[in-house]
Amino acid sequence: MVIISKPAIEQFSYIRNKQPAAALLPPLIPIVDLSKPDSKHQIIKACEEFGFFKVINHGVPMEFISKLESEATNFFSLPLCEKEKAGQPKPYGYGNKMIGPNGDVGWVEYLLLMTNQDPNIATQNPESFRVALNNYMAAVKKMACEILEMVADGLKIQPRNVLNVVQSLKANVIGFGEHTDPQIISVLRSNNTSGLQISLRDGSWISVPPDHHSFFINVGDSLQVMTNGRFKSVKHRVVANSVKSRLSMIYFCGPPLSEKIVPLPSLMRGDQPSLYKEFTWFEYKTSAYTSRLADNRLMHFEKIAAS
Ligand SMILES: O=C(O)CCC(=O)C(=O)O
Ligand SMILES: [Fe+2]
Repeated sequence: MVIISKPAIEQFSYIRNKQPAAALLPPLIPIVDLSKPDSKHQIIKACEEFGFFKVINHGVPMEFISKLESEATNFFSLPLCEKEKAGQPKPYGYGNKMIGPNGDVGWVEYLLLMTNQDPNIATQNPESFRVALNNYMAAVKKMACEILEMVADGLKIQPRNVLNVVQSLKANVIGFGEHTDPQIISVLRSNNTSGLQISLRDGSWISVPPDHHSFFINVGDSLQVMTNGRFKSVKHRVVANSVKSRLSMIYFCGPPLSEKIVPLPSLMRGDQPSLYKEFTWFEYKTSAYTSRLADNRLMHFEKIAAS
C-alpha cells in the first residue's frame, strides 16, 4: 500500500517542476468492464497497447476500500515517531522521502506491508486496521486472480504461469518519479486526486483521470518478460498535487522468490528469438535493489544487450 500525501517538504518541489507536461488531448485509457463476457480480449489488447487499463464492475466492495483508506489516512496523520514504529522499509515498513537505497527521493510517505503478516503498526486501533487490511486484500486478490486467469486464457497459457503469486500492499502519499513496477501486475487505487501519469509507447506522458470507484492495472516487468515483450510494463509516475493530498493503495502480485522468469515457449511466435535470459525473481529483486527508480532494470537480463 502506498500513500502519497500533501507536499510538506520544500526542497522536493523540483519533482513537480522538472516533469515535462503531459499531453493535453490524450488517447482514452482502456476501460475493462469485468462483468462483460468479452473482457479477456479487452484485457489482452490493453496490455499490448498500453500495459495499463482501468477496471470497472470489479466486485470489490466500496466499504472495504473506504475503510482501509480511512485507516491509512489515520496512520499517515500520526506523529512521525509513531509511524516510525512500523520499522524501516527494508523491505517492509514505513518510509518517507527516500525511495529505495540508491538516492531516489520523492514527495512521498509510504507504508509497505507483506500481506500475509500482521501489520505491526501503531494506530489507535490496530485490530481495526488489521480487519480492514484483510478484507481489502481478500477482495482485491480475488479480482487480481480473475484478471490473471483472463490473461492466461487470452494468451492460451497455463494459469499457473501467472497465478503463482506473492502479494504485498503499499500505501503512498503524493509524488513518485517515473518507473516501471517489477512485479507481474499491480492493482492501483487512489482517492479522487489527480497526479498519476503513464507513458505511452511513443514516450509521451498522459494524465490518468482519477476515479476512486475503479482500479487501475499496471503490467509489470515480469509479465513483459513472460510474454517476450508482447505486453509492455508501463512506465508511470505521480506528479505531486499541491492542493490536495493524494492517497493511493497499490496491491502488487509478484512471483515467489525462487520462481524462474523467462519468456514462455508457447508465446514465442515462429522463430522469434527470446529477448530475455532466464532469471529468478530473487535475482531480479537483488539486481533492482542496486538500481535507481527510473533505470531500465530489465537491461541486465536482455539477451541483445548482453551480447
Ligand atoms: O501512487 C500511485 O498511484 C503510484 C505509486 C507507484 O507507482 C508505486 O508505488 O509503485
Ligand atoms: Fe509503481
